Amino acid sequence: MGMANELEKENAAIAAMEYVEDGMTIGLGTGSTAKYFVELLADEVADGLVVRCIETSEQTRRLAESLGVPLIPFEQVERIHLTVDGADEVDEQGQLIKGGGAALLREKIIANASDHMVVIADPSKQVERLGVFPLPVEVTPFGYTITAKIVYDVLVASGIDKPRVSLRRTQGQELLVTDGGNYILDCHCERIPDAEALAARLSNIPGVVEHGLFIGLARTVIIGNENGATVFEFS
Ligand SMILES: O=C(CO)[C@H](O)[C@H](O)COP(=O)(O)O
Repeated sequence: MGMANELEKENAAIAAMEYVEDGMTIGLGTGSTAKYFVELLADEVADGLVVRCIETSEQTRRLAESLGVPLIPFEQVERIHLTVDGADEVDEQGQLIKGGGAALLREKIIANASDHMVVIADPSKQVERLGVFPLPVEVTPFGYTITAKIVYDVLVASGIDKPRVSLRRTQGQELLVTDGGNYILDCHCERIPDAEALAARLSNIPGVVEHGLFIGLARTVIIGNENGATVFEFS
């Protein structure tokens, strides 16, 4: 990841600030691109902008707290006007793969509960078809080996050629445990023929808590470049 890439991420976040209005409740995404947005928001808060935010991960909670961005407990949120988050892959229909940072469950709950989800990304995230980035599937620890086998069968039944399902580990090789206390299966697909159909099938498996396919959730996708950003709107 060079400097150019960082500039592209930052420019996407700058463009997302256009959607922020005084008085909003805002969902804060997770990851290195979303971090730029939280930092920009913090600058505006310091200058008097009034917003209330809800974080999609413990990592983002710590970041927001350290920068003085006001957070409110999710239980107190009645409406989320805007959520700005990154993505691991974005296709031409605005369908996403998310969860590279293991925060997909809270990210999806918050994106789904938001009036407007804005995705910010650099051009390396744009794909014609989803699937090169391994699809994260969050599963309950109980029965995860059986769930992994069923996930594999569902991938094959969904037209994925020779998928590989691996249990995510930390850099120290321990099993990764999500903020929700679950495990992540990374599904190496290479090519997902029908993301919407696969999403529905994965959601039907007992033991699957959530998966990283975000279908029909992103209304705006902002791709940063070195000079600015390109905005794509989806209905
Ligand atoms: O889905 C995510 C975390 O679960 C992130 O949005 C995704 O991994 C992109 O991260 P980055 O902006 O660092 O590339």
